[in-house]
Amino acid sequence: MTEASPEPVVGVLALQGAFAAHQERLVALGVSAPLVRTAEQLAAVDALVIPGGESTTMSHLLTTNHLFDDLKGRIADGLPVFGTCAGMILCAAEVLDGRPDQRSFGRIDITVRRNGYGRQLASFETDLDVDSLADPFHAVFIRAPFVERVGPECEILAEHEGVPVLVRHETCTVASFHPELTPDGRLHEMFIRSIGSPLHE
Ligand SMILES: NC(=O)CC[C@H](N)C(=O)O
Repeated sequence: MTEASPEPVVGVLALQGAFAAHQERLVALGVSAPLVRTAEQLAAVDALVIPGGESTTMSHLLTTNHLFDDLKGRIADGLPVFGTCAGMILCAAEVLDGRPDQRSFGRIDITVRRNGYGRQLASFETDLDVDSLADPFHAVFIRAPFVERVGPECEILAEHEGVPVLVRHETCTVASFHPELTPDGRLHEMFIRSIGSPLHE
């Protein structure tokens, strides 16, 4: 972020999954939201959304596209990230029921269980009360990760039936649902504000 351009460039990791809808939400908020598929594109962003999709596939593609180490390094250096569903799994410190070769960035101190809501609840929708939002947020869960543990430094911003589903630590926010699949941009806006952008102000 420079003085001349106060609004951040929020990239969307676009190797696989629901990246296009994230880009739409961000563009609707007036931020530049380029798709990120290469190290050069990654170098040009101030923050990154890691979308939902399939975390095993994304982990594999990050490795074969030679992006995993660069992205891990940028995240370790403080790159703000918003990880949704598979993106939450990629940000988590500990992943249960993952594939043995699956890798994650360990950015946020949570333990998640892949597909942890079970077969009957493979997909569901619910209205969530979210910290600092006046009205509920309609959330779509699709083979969602189940948050089994949240470290003491994390803020729990929303829960579903007592289980955290939206968690933040510093400039890393993770959701076990898909905020991009509804036309409501409030969680993208919350992420952008959390990284210190004035956004529309
Ligand atoms: N909708 C999603 O992103 C599902 C995540 C998927 N179950 C995984 O393990 O990666």
